[in-house]
Amino acid sequence: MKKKYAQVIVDNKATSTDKLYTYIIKSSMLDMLQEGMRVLVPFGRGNKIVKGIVVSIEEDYDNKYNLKSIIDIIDDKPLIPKDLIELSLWMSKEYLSSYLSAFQVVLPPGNYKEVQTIVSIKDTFKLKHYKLNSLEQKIINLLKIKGNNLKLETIKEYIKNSNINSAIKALEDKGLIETTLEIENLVGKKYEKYVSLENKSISYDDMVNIIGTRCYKQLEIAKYLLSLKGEDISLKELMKKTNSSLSTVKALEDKGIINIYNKEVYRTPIKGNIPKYKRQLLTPKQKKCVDEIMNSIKGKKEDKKFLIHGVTGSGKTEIYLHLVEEMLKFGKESIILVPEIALTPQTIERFVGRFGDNVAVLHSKLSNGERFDQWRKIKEGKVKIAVGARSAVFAPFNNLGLIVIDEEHENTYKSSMNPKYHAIEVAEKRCEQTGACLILGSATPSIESYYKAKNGKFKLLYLDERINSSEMPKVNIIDMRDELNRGNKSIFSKALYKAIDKNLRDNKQTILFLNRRGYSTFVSCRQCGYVVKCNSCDIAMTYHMKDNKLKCHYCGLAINPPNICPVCNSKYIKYFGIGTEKVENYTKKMFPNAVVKRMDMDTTTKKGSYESILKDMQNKKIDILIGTQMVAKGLDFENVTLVGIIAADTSLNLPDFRGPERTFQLITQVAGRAGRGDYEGKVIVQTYTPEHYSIQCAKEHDYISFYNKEILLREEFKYPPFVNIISIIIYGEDQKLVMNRSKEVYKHLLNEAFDINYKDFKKNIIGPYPAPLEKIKKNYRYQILIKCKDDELEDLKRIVEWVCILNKYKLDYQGIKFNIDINPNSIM
Ligand SMILES: Nc1ncnc2c1ncn2[C@@H]1O[C@H](COP(=O)(O)OP(=O)(O)OP(=O)(O)O)[C@@H](O)[C@H]1O
Ligand SMILES: [Zn+2]
Ligand SMILES: [Zn+2]
Repeated sequence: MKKKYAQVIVDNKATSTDKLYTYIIKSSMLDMLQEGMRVLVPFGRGNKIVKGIVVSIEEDYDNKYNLKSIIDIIDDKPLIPKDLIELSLWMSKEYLSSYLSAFQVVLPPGNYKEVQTIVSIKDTFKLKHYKLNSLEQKIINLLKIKGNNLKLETIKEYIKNSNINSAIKALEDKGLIETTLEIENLVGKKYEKYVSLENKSISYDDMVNIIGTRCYKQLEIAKYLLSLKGEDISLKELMKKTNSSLSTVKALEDKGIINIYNKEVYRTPIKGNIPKYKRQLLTPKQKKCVDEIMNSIKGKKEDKKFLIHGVTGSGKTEIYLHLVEEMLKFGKESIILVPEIALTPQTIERFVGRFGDNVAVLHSKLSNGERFDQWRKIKEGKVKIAVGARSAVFAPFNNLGLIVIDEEHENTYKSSMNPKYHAIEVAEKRCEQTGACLILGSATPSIESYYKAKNGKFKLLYLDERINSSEMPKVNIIDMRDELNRGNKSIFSKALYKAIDKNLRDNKQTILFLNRRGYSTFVSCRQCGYVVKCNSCDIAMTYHMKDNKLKCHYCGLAINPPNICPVCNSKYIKYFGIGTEKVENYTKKMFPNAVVKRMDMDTTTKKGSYESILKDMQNKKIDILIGTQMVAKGLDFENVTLVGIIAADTSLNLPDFRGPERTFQLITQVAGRAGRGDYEGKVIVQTYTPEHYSIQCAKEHDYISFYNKEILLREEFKYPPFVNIISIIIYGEDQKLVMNRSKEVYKHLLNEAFDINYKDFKKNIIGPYPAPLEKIKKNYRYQILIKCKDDELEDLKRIVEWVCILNKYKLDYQGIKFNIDINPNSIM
């Protein structure tokens, strides 16, 4: 037989070994081995046996000299489908990450090295009627003797035969056994006793013959089981439903009518009962949107990428739900991405409330056991819908039809860990590979996505009205400088105070938004100007009143607030700036009869606390809800008629080119929480820069004008989408070393860029300079930014890889590290 070769990623962390290794596939393995399976291979000089993943199988290989062979195949089925293998290979190139970290995100959660295939007998009845060959019979016997649910590894230990894998596959194809995945060391699977009919096609008369006419109770149970039409039922439920005792059920087992077995129950991250979410009849505008998308899907057109720009409350979620339903009709699977599960419980509830058991939920707060179970449900085809945060884009479906990215403008879609991927880009790639349809949705699309839509890369669909044509809320801008001049130094402008007061009297709910948690945002000496900063981060520390501590929001360090200035010994220590905690205290003081609750990272650390606040909000037990971004997203409460934005400028003043965009998005999104029901909504925005276009456009709910202004500035100052940015942060504990190495890196980048004739390289390779966040967690940070056009990006990435990662110039990188990000969220 012809020889074949496998490219393998071996499990070895050293960066010097981060490449694909080629192994010979022995002829006995040729039939079995597939891409995505794990194998055992000899590695290194000592031929240590290590695990690896096969990423491709080649007919031929140029350099056959000295190749080693694969020792054994671990899995009976691929751990990941082929398109995900390709996707990881693409990611490692696209985002300059190692193979290992690129694969980490597509492999099963937890430690993929410990994934085990578990083999169990599926159908004892059928088994009696099959002629098995001797190897198959041996396996079945072993399962019977050693107990069901055996590790494939264990079977291989007992029965030494190189054809085990194919025998297992043959038994599975016949429907006699079943294999599932499990992670060793993880809290074990949960089992429950289940009951099935021995012979699923048995008739009632046959049953009576076996059971005997006088065993009424047993007959009743038998009848009930027949009514389930072949479906199994948990023992507990059966006893409850038929009001019978364990001994009666056991009697049926003894007579060979039923089979009592252990069934795995999946750990579920969805707590409590989620109410059914009723299917809505689409409005004409929603229907037009769904039709257009479905037509293009059926038409097998190339352009299956859409951007739905729909104002807040226009019913985008219902459109997603209908599209998922259409997919189910075709037997296709859907992935729904949401910014952060914990922040968008209403969206999850709607999907689970509509599709129930057909939904897997994936997010970062799951326990390892829960996460693995959700992953396995997807992998084993038990569900057709996955809802989750960023990483759910890698859900291992085999027949993907749709990826939806809700609130596509959110920055949580970009990973800050390796591989530093953007979920939109990955989703685009995955849709191209699988032919699935991509839907992005937002009331405030990111400038990049809207630009792509305008240039025909996405098809733009527009929903300009709220459901039931309820009005967009009226937005009032309050100039806080005027308030100061009039002698009002408090947190609330006069207008906001009055509006809250009126809203309380009208029995309506209010949301107050401020994008900063804590009490005071910095603490300073009035005598000498000293500001208390974190020792490790060189960033002003925030005062938290509840535990009377100064905290660093970057590294979490907490210290006692000083009584006297450590520099000049003066006693005049003053607390400046406002955070949500202060707003809460102040609001309680001003409106002592109102029920005031705060929702931010500090009040929602306990499990379930977030949900309980939302529930109280839903049940109108809260009058005023104060919060950070957490109150800005996706919340849909009909009784909220007033939204107050305490300080709209906080995001505007950041040294980052996305400042105006973030400001516009935040105001529009928070404002969108008001007046979603039958009552008119009102929004009050407090600001020191009322004339700024991002605030003015948000006031008019005018995304288009905002986009038109912003896109001109992006072009003028060379920012995305007109250029790509490669950010290189060089960091380490020794400031001087970091500075010097940065200069060397910069010099080599320049030389390389010159060699490839990169235009304007001196102007477009910027730095090195201290990063805007100069010191974080004891590390000094220097930054180099590279700006380049789309068609230059590949070349420049290779240069960066050459100089920084592969270190082809053999610079001394001891004591420094790199953080390389292609098109980062922010350049701080
Ligand atoms: N066709 C429909 N008929 C009746 N009610 C609907 C319909 N579609 C949506 N709704 C309701 O309208 C409200 C707003 O819809 P939804 O929350 O989906 O809007 P959205 O566009 O996702 O808003 P946002 O961008 O602010 O999150 C919800 O309460 C939803 O149940
Ligand atoms: Zn001082
Ligand atoms: Zn710190």
